[in-house]
Parts: sequence; C-alpha cells; structure tokens
Amino acid sequence: MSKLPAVLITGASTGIGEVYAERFARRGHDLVLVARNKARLDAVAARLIQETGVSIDIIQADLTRVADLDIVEARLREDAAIGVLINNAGGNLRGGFLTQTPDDVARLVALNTTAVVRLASAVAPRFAEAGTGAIVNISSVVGLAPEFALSVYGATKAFVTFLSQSLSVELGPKGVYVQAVLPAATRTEIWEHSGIDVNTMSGVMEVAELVDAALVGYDRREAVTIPPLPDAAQWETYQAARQAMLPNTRQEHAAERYRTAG
Ligand SMILES: NC(=O)C1=CN([C@@H]2O[C@H](COP(=O)(O)OP(=O)(O)OC[C@H]3O[C@@H](n4cnc5c(N)ncnc54)[C@H](OP(=O)(O)O)[C@@H]3O)[C@@H](O)[C@H]2O)C=CC1
Ligand SMILES: N[C@@H](C=O)C(=O)O
Repeated sequence: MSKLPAVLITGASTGIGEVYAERFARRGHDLVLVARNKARLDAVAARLIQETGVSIDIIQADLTRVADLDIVEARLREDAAIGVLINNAGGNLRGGFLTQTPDDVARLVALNTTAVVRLASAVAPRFAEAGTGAIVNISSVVGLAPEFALSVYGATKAFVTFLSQSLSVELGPKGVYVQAVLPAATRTEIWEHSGIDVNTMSGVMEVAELVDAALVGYDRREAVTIPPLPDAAQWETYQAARQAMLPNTRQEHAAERYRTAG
C-alpha cells in the first residue's frame, strides 16, 4: 500500500491547527507542525505520536519573521514526503483601524497573507511537477463581510479566499487541489487575543466540529468550504452574480452613468 503524504500544518500548537493535526494523524499521515510555542508543539506531538504512532516533526517558527519563514519554505520545497500544506496560522488585532498601530497591522498582514502566499509558493511547483498535492488555506467568512468593520483582518482573509480560488484555476489543471476554508466564529484562543470573551458570543462553533466539516469539504475536493453555511446555493448564487458582472467591465468607454454632460 502506498504511503500517505505527510502534512505540514501551520498554527498547530492550539485551536483549529491542533485539531487538523489530530485528524490527519488519526488518518495515518506523518506530520510537520509549525508554530512559535515549542512547549505546546512538543505536547501536541507527544500526545499524537502516543495515540496514533505517526511520525511528527516540529518547526518552531514565527511566520512574521523572514528567517523563520525561510526555514519552513525550505522544508516545503525540499521534503518530497510532504503532499499537503495546511496554511492555518493566523491572527486578528484588538480595536479598530483608527487605533491599530502600523506595526501591528504590518505584522498581521505578514502572518495572514505574506506567510500564506509564500508557503503556497514554496510548495506549488513541486506539487505541480508531481501532478498531485493539496493546499488548504484557512480564510474566514469575515473576508466576505466589509460590514463587520474588521477592516485589516477581513482584507487579509479576502486575500486568502481570492488567492485560493485563483490558485484553483492555475493549479487545478496540474493536479493540485486548493481549498479555501471559511469558518465563522469558532471557539479558540483567537478571540482572547482579540480582546473578546468568546463566552459572551452566540453562534460559536466548537473547533472539532469546524475541522471535521472542513475535512468533509476536503474529501469532496470542494474549492471553497464554508462549514457554517447551510445552503450551498447561496454561495453559488453569489459567485454566479460576480461572474455575470465581469464581461460587462470590458468597455472602450466609461459607462453612461459616469459621463459628464457636454
Ligand atoms: N476561531 C475563529 O473564530 C476563526 C478562525 N479563523 C482562522 O483560523 C486560523 C486558526 O485560528 P484559530 O485556531 O482560531 O486561532 P488560535 O489563536 O487558537 O491559533 C492560532 C495558531 O496560529 C499560531 N500562530 C499565531 N501567530 C503565529 C506566528 N506569528 N507564527 C507562527 N504561528 C503563529 C499559534 O501558535 P503560537 O502562538 O504557538 O505561534 C496557534 O497555533 C486563523 O487563520 C484564523 O484567522 C477563521 C475564521 C474564524
Ligand atoms: N477570527 C474571527 C474573527 O476575529 C473570524 O474570522 O471570524
């Protein structure tokens, strides 16, 4: 029986990434787990090795630091055993656009977008050459909702969703599966880091249920998986309206509604 591909998971020390690690370990995949907190990574690895017997490497890395990102990129480029990348590590910021510091914003963009695209870029050529491989990018429903006024965070997640959909167009014909996963509120520590008590919120999904639903989409090779959305037709209608608009944007002249008199 051919060996399963190894799975590299960023943000695997807790939350959504930790559950992805558990689920893929239980499926028999060797793992490479990436995060900043080595003690937590070691604990997750030790538990899963004991419970499942798979091989687990850890890489302590701050994905907002270029030197650390380089190490993870190199592992993705050079380790032919890795066939799945779970681009999960991400965060949010406290406060709003007027109070967030430029440095905090830059760090969030680095983590939620630059790291995601660089890790995908590191692994995509090898996957395309092999004609197989999977890239799972954890986005968010917030990336569809400027109304939530989570401007920087939402913009980073809109980037992740767009990147994933466009990579599906570019890489799908080469045998590479790209999935965007769009959770809504899910019970993890991210809320505490954003200064929000998740226990005061309603409609919060448990993290195991979120990941199990995302894996149903993964097993179906779904391009965009929105675990909390009951009716897939709403997403399909949204996409159809967007696609219907595009041909009307290719014009030699400005639309009548923008023409000045005279
Ligand atoms: N929870 C939710 O409601 C939702 C979450 N998401 C997305 O899910 C993904 C996972 O978030 P979630 O599990 O909720 O959050 P958590 O805060 O629980 O986990 C985040 C993970 O990312 C790691 N991480 C954070 N910063 C860095 C960094 N600079 N370098 C490397 N690793 C880092 C953390 O580990 P360490 O601190 O050890 O580095 C941790 O393992 C994120 O992309 C988030 O945007 C999307 C929609 C909803
Ligand atoms: N992480 C959450 C917001 O901060 C979300 O994406 O819903």
